[in-house]
Amino acid sequence: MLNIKGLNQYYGESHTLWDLDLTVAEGECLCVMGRNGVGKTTLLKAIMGLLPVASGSIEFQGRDLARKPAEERARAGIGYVPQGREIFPLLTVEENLETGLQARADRSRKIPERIHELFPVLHDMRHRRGGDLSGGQQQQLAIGRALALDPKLLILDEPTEGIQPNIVDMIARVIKTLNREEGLTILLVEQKLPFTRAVADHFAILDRGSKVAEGGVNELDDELVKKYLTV
Ligand SMILES: Nc1ncnc2c1ncn2[C@@H]1O[C@H](COP(=O)(O)OP(=O)(O)OP(=O)(O)O)[C@@H](O)[C@H]1O
Repeated sequence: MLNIKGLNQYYGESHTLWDLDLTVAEGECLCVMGRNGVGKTTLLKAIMGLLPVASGSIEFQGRDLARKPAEERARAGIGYVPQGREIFPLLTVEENLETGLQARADRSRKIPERIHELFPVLHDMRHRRGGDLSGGQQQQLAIGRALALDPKLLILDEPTEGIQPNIVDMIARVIKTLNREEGLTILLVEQKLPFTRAVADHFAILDRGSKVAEGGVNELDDELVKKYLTV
């Protein structure tokens, strides 16, 4: 479904992603891991078109999007939950969800009922401003907004960062339901091992902008964890 080949990215003179190859198969949940600063967020932003790349291809459903604008990538069916959530603090919950509708291929202007079934708090708080929500509620809103475009691929950047444990469990359940029962393909960046083991079926580890390991989550052993993930 998503096929990245030979991706190179620079911040000025600083070479951040090095000849990166990554494949996300249809229906899988792939977790990208690695220590702070290895390039995980940069990779997701490059996929979304929020950062230019120097070379390489980003093929999504057979179409190279590497030089297409961000809007076109969203319209192709890629939903994105950014690190830090980036919800609009002055817009209401409902208005935040509506911003996700803009990239829908079918141009529907109605927030899908499914989002409120998955996250009832977003219905209860629909007239409240985004900025008044707790961190966990904002994370649910950010996921809901990404789902509003009816994505074929959902990308999440550290969805558990700064979130209380009961909401982390709930987000894990939602990701599993979307992936395993509804067949949504998922690519996420996550540092918390128990969360990764609970939701993902495959992993890829980055180190200094290169992919250094990949496999099924059951192959994520202590040696890899010690070498590439513990600080
Ligand atoms: N806007 C920027 N300008 C210059 N350098 C940047 C910029 N954003 C990130 N970097 C650098 O690029 C490297 C990769 O950063 P990135 O945020 O992709 O890493 P990460 O693996 O997502 O880390 P974290 O887990 O801390 O979010 C780091 O060395 C970072 O300092």
